Amino acid sequence: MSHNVRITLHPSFDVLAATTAARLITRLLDVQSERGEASVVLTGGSVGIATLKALAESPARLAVDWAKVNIWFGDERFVPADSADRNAGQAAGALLDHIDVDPARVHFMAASDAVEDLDAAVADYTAQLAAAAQQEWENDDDDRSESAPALPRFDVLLLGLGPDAHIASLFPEMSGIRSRGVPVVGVVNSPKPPASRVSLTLEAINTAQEIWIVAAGADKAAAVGLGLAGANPVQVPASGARGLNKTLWLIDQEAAAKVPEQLMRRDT
Ligand SMILES: O=C1O[C@H](COP(=O)(O)O)[C@@H](O)[C@H](O)[C@H]1O
Repeated sequence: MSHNVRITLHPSFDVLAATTAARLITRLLDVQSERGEASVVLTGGSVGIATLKALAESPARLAVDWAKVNIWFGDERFVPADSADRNAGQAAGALLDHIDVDPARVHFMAASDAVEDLDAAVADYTAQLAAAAQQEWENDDDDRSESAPALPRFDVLLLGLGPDAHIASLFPEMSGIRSRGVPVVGVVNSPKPPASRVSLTLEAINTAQEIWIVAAGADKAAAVGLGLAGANPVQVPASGARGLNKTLWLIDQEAAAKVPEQLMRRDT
């Protein structure tokens, strides 16, 4: 296991969600004190949305200047805007509707009734990312590179984990996990419904400063074990997630059941 990969064990789903929320508040505060603004990439899924709910319920949330937090999504289900399946709607209900975000800094992936087709949703998010990257590059006096990167800075990128080890909407053996040279892909025939989705690619995910993989429950144990053991990312997408500075696996006891003993290290 690489030196910047850490596993942190939690006794239960609820404790995992609460401590991940607290950890996120602290990280956003630290980044804001260094740079003025911070950015986070949200995930859907069970722990991801429970974490946002815990964050909304924490009094400490008020310490963050939410108007200066850039919010992105790692993936989205390509369904109508009012569908309960949308990660965006779930994130709004859990957190975004309860904090003072700047709407211009909240970057949703397009709903299926807002664009012509899946390709248009991919193009739209690619353009949103590029525009933010261009803006950051223009504002950064230290960056002397000749052209802006395709992606803005991601300070923390949250990833849920499927029982099949999928992250975002990158599923084992499908074209999305093999994509190279693009930041966003469309997914059709997703093995987990809904079938059509939009996702950041592994290359885009791995530009994040810190990646936090959150997983709870016995049904995630095999995926966690294989992901940490360094399996091929095409078969085990979670295995390929690596933050530039840090990769945290934030898991509960049940999800940790198949992690080899020598990889465990409690550092909460
Ligand atoms: O469909 C998705 O699933 C994963 C994991 O969800 P979980 O409910 O099994 O925790 C999630 O990370 C992803 O964002 C979502 O679109």
